[in-house]
Amino acid sequence: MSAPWEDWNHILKLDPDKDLVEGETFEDVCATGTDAIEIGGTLGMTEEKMREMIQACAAYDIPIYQEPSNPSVVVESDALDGYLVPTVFNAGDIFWVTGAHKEWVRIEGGLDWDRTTTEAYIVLNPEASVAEYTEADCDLSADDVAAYAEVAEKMFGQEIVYVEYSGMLGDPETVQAAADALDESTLFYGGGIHDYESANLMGEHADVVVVGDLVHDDGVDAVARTVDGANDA
Ligand SMILES: CC(C)=CCC/C(C)=C/CC/C(C)=C/CC/C(C)=C/COP(=O)(O)OP(=O)(O)O
Ligand SMILES: O=P(O)(O)OC[C@@H](O)CO
Ligand SMILES: [Mg+2]
Repeated sequence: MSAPWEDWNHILKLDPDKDLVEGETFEDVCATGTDAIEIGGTLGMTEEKMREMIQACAAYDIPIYQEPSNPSVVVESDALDGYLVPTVFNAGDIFWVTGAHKEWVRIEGGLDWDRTTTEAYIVLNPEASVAEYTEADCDLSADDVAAYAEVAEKMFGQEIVYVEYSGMLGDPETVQAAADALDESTLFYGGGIHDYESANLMGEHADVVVVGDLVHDDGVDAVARTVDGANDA
């Protein structure tokens, strides 16, 4: 059976610490044409904010995944299709590679692995909160990124490799280098997608484009244009 993300072109990532544009609803957000909603962020996460946002999307017919940024914000909810849990391959602190996960397993003592898939992040914008938080080494060439992608797939069996430029539009050649390095894994790209063209460009290189801040800053019509761009790529 194939994994759902193998059929996706576009993910909308909602940040529980940010508001929607005035006048827009979660119903509007879920009707943008995106293939799935991912709920997560780096700063200001709490279990309560996570839970509220999951509940707000629960009524609509769209897959919802939680992307927890640490074990204490993981929400158990039937509204979720599953968990996409980051592991940051270029983190400066091993805690963000396996340490947080070890704590999660230790505390919970019996995770629902059938509902959990890890995302092998390669974090590339040094200005992003996620880069600061994980002390990521963002000074990487396209060859470095490709090599991390290959290690993620072949050595660690990661189903999802995530080239993360959160907050800025990345280098398409670097994204393509990651794509070329993968045989089976699904390549997610996220960062700075803001219109049809940027979504279409990154959709040419990655399997799935992830759109984040745009929904909170510009709203659902802008997101819908990125869905078109990703689907046309
Ligand atoms: C083991 C468990 C359950 C969790 C650990 C998961 C890990 C390793 C998290 C570290 C990386 C991280 C914080 C991922 C969160 C998702 C993400 C990259 C969100 C984007 O964040 P930014 O855009 O940088 O942050 P803000 O939008 O909050 O500024
Ligand atoms: O907010 P943006 O820049 O769209 O980034 C999306 C996503 O990759 C963040 O984790
Ligand atoms: Mg962000």
